[in-house]
Amino acid sequence: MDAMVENLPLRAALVGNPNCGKTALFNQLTGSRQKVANYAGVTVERKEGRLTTPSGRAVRLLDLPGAYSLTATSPDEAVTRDVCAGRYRGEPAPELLICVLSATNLRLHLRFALEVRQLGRPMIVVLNMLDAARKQGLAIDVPRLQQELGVPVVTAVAIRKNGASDLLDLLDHPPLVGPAPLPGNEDIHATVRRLLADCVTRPSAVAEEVEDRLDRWVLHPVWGLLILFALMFVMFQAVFSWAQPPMDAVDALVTGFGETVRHILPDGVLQSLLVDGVIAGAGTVIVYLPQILILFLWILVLEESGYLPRAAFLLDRIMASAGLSGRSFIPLLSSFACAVPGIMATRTIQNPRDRLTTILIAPLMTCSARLPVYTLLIAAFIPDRSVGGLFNLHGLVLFGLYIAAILSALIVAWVLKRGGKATEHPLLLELPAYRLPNLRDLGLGLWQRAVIFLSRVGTIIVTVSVLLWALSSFPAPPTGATAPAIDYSLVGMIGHWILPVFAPIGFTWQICVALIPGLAAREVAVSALATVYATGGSDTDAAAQLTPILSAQWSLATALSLLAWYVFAPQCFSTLAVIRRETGGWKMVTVTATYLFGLAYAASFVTWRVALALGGGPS
Ligand SMILES: Nc1nc2c(ncn2[C@@H]2O[C@H](COP(=O)(O)OP(=O)(O)OP(=O)(O)O)[C@@H](O)[C@H]2O)c(=O)[nH]1
Ligand SMILES: [Mg+2]
Repeated sequence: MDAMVENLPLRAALVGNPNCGKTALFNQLTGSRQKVANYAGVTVERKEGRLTTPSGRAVRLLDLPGAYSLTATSPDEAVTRDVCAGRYRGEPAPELLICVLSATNLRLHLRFALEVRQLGRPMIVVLNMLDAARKQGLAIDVPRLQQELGVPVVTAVAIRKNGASDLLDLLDHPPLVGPAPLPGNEDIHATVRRLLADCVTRPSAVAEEVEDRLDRWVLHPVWGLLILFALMFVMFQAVFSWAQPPMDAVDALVTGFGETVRHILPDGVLQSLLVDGVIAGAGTVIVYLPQILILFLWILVLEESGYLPRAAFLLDRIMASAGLSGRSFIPLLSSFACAVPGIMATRTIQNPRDRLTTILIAPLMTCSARLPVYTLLIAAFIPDRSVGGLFNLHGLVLFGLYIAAILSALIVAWVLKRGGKATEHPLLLELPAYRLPNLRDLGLGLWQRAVIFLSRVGTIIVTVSVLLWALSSFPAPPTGATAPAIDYSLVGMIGHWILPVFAPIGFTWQICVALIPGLAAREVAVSALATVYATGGSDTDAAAQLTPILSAQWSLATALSLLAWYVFAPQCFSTLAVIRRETGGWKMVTVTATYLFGLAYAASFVTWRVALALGGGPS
């Protein structure tokens, strides 16, 4: 082979059914950290990485969304279909197709491999999840399979260190031509049956029995829903009770740090910038890290255990009453972390109308950035007591806020779908094997979330805090002024200027100010309040004292109204941007922003009025 060709990287692509471990393999081979989880449809876009084989050959590897067939039509599967066929824009056809199969599910996955084989392109087959197959007692005759398929076959355990070494070796000498068509004119199903009979021995079905017994409970129409409800309920209790000790610790740290800085630096602009701007702003948000991590721990465990598609299956009937199918469940659940990946996950939904409805209601799922706002207000206004000696009231209120959001989403979906006729289709979902989450993966997942959160604090939140600090410190009050200095500042002016819009729903001018930077990231509202109150000249150190300040200055009705606002919280630029990208236009962006704003305003108005009538107004 001439040297030029040797130097060009080999272009290879990972293809296969959903959930067979393509991304796990991709991460292992390229050292990337793409998302891996135990349900179908985790990867929805193509991702590229690089690797070098043992003999030094460069490979450009593509990770693709899983597909059930090369003729499928959901937006994520279309990417895979087009890349394989060399029809993807700006992407020449891969020189090598690496077809990944789960050894535990060959009946389904071999069918896809045969479909890929019919393309006649150079390909290899990776039998992944060999560990799980062994545990099930499956014995696979790999040489025989290789011979009958007529393409190289290697085994792998993508989640184990060096679990893909055979594949790496094979990439040193990949096949350069495609396989010849199989002899005879069997259809694909017959070929699969023959291959299974020739190459696979399955002794007993013991492992499956345990799963089946578990599924009889988990998928039961009544018990299953109760289990789901209990899981969610305990999650919100945990977000409060488990997080309290670490939150107190971080809180003490931030307060101590603020005080130290205040004492070290002389009174003046620099001291105020650091203490009232940076520490008050970023510090108040950092405190919520433990809660966010606990929320993600639950989500990660649910994702890895294989429970999610079962919950989707369970909720299919309920979601159907709102005009959605269980397929929308996973995108909606992801939106509890953040609406951006949630909206991207809707690419797995085939029906365009269902997909659009799901995109429109995804921002209603309470994203993790709202958690700091909820927690702050709950801690400031809801008494911390236990209910029935078992649950804490804080967790209960939080649960209620999430439920309110979910119910509103179902109602909105119902309204949106009323125009179109119900899409009748049975939900066909693959139920993955139950799996105990791997501790290392959980740790890694949490670490990634922590990095994302802290870098948001370090960038957006610090910037906004400093900006707000500047706007609220200047211009200085005129001599002889009697009101607090902040009233004369730019922030004071802006706040009072917007106030007429939000006064009817009980907001103060400080809240109005906090809503604007909240557009960039919702949790900024918390740091913005801290900065505004800190520079507003409260006597105490506002860095970590926001809770008592709010409970002293706001009425209960105002707090409840703001909570109601945040259930709908129309403001988040990144969500609107991803809606634009996924729907290809501004129309849906406008629709989403308008309807969310309308709902938020209406909900706050009603909450404020009812709370006033019940005596929750200013005393
Ligand atoms: N036991 C075992 N589990 C594996 C192996 N490879 C992957 N997994 C697990 O299988 C699940 C699916 O892995 P992914 O890499 O996300 O699968 P994928 O093929 O990329 O899935 P999609 O992106 O949805 O198409 C995850 O829970 C992995 O941890 C393996 O070799 N053995
Ligand atoms: Mg994947």
